[in-house]
Amino acid sequence: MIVLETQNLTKKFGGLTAVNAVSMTINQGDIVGLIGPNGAGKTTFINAISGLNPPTSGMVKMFGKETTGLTPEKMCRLGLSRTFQIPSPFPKMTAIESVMTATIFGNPAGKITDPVAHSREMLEFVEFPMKETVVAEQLNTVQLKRLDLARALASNPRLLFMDELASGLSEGELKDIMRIIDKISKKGISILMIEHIMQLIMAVCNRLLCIQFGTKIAEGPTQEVANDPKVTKAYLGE
Ligand SMILES: Nc1ncnc2c1ncn2[C@@H]1O[C@H](COP(=O)(O)OP(=O)(O)OP(=O)(O)O)[C@@H](O)[C@H]1O
Repeated sequence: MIVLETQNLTKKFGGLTAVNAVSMTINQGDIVGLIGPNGAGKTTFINAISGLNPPTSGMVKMFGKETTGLTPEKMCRLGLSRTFQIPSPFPKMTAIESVMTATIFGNPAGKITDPVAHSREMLEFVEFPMKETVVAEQLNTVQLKRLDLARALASNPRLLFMDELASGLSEGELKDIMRIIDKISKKGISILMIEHIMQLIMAVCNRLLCIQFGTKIAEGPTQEVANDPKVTKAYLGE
């Protein structure tokens, strides 16, 4: 089953075409790595899908329904969550309060009867390394990314975008993230992850999408895309 499809998705900032007619699909159960050199348009692409910065043209279809240009709130209610390259939680809120905002927002039908327990479960699921009462502004970047992930999962998404979740992690922390990504996938959540760390991409992704200068240059099984001379050239030059 196709969970997400873009057709000719384009985003322009004035004269700059940051994303240029990108068409792609994500199937149920996929862990797709979105790769490409710095400034290739990866974050702009997921912003255009998730509603943060709507596309200039093109089409987005999620779970079989056209969602082009819908706001992030609507996309969230339809089952899309995301994390951010630079997480920006409410600085004065505790970790559990922060996750509770997403638990409550993402479950409007009242299916979750105990938001505190659900939010605690999310923190445990992502192996949040601090007490739930820690205030967000006291967290370092790695801890903030874990909190951001718990927040993203709290609304029970069916599709998750992750933007450079692993940047700045040590070798041991990378192993932890691999395990957590595997757990997320086993929950039935399809994943699109922007990542630069090839070790992680090769270990967890079943498919890759590579963009350069806003344009798709490769899409397919991980090993095939990683071996594609166009992809190597985009990263390493001639
Ligand atoms: N809000 C904006 N206004 C103008 N230009 C922007 C805006 N956001 C991104 N850009 C430009 O669009 C291009 C793509 O940027 P984007 O952040 O999407 O790349 P990226 O592939 O995610 O890069 P990185 O791997 O370094 O995070 C860059 O040239 C960037 O300067």
